[in-house]
Amino acid sequence: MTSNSPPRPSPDAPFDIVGFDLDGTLLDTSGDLAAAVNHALASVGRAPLGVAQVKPMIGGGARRMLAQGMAATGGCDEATLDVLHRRLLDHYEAHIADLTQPYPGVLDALDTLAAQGARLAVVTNKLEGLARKLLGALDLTGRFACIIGGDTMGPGNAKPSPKPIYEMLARCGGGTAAFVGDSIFDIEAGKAADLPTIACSFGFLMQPVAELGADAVIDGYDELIPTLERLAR
Ligand SMILES: O=C(O)COP(=O)(O)O
Ligand SMILES: [Mg+2]
Repeated sequence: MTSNSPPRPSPDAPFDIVGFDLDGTLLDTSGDLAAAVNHALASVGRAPLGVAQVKPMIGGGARRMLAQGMAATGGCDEATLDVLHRRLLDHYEAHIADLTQPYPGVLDALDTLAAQGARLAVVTNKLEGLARKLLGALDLTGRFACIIGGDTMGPGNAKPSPKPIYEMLARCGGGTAAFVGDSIFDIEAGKAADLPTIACSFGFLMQPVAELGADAVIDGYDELIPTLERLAR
């Protein structure tokens, strides 16, 4: 091993690399994302959506979320969607961590995995710049060996493509890995990259968690490490 090789895990780490989705998995971003959707909707005279209505629209990027919000309130053409998407992103960037918090137990679980020697990564469908800004605002950036966004691998290469997952494995220096997420895109991307997958029942869930096809489901972060240990056996 050369002096600039990545740190090797201690024998305690269930996987060398643990990858996480961001929205609905590490962070409850639903309040700030719903506010950004509603800002865009209000600008064209649409009624606001409740946070519970917006949650299942999250996970495939902001444009898809907004398209669903517009569809739910009367429809939208592509040119209007382009304008409103920019408006949504500007509002979101200005209010990126007003309401957003890590889910209970996230920090303890990340601390434990890091102390065991695992390398931690974020693979989100958020634009990479916004993911970095949000993680920075919450003082979480330093916990992750890499942060990969929906635009990092270029157009058409966001989750459910396995490409951002392969990129995570490469940037983390390779090794055994598992992926944790809350949407079908996370589970499909993880499976396509041949990783064990864990679904978060507390996430934004586009469909019932049991239908995601994950290898395991956690109901809270106290279950993460025992679940990783079970999957690693
Ligand atoms: O849809 C988004 O903008 C991001 O969602 P993700 O972090 O759950 O991939
Ligand atoms: Mg998500």
